[in-house]
Amino acid sequence: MIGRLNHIAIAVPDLDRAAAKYRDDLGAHVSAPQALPEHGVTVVFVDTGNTKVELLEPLGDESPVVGFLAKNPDGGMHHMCFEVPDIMAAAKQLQAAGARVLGDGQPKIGAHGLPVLFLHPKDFCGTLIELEESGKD
Ligand SMILES: C[C@@H](C(=O)O)C(=O)SCCNC(=O)CCNC(=O)[C@H](O)C(C)(C)COP(=O)(O)OP(=O)(O)OC[C@H]1O[C@@H](n2cnc3c(N)ncnc32)[C@H](O)[C@@H]1OP(=O)(O)O
Ligand SMILES: [Co+2]
Repeated sequence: MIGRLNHIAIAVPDLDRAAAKYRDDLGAHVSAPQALPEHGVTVVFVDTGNTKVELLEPLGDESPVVGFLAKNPDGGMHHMCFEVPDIMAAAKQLQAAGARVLGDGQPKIGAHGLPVLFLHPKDFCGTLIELEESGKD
C-alpha cells in the first residue's frame, strides 16, 4: 500500500537554529519557514534529493508536538511520511486492521498542499506515521 518515503520529520525547540545547522553545518538546501496553523507547527523542508527532512517547531497553544518536546527537550525524530495513492482507501484498510487514525479521521491539507492523515505511534512500532496522498498509482 505505501509508496515512497516523502519525508522524515524532526521536532525541534528552535526552528531557526535547527535550519541554520542543516544549512550551514550540513550544507543542505533548506526552504523558507512555512507556518501551518491548522497543524499547530511551523516547518522547513531540507531537500536531500531522494527524500526530505521536515524540521518542525510548535505553533500555538494547541500544538500536537508540545508533549513530545517536553519529553525530548533537544528535539528528536517525530514521524515518517509515506505516500499513498488513495488516502481514504488506505485509512479504511488500516482501521480494519486495527490501527488508530488520529484526529477526526478526516484528512487535512498538509505542507505540500495534499491530503494527510496520521496513525497512532503505539500501533506502528513506536513510530508516528503520516500518510500523504500522492494521487498516483
Ligand atoms: C504539516 C504536516 C506535513 O508534513 O504535511 C505535519 O507533519 S504536521 C506534524 C504535527 N502533527 C501531528 O503530529 C499530528 C498527529 N499527532 C498527534 O495527534 C499527537 O502528537 C499524538 C501522536 C497523538 C501524541 O500526542 P501527545 O504527545 O499529546 O500524546 P501522549 O503524551 O498521550 O502520548 C501517547 C504516547 O505516545 C508517545 N508519543 C507521542 N508522540 C510520539 C511520536 N511522535 N513518536 C513516537 N511516540 C510518540 C508518547 O511518548 C506516549 O507514550 P508513553 O505512554 O509510552 O509515554
Ligand atoms: Co510531516
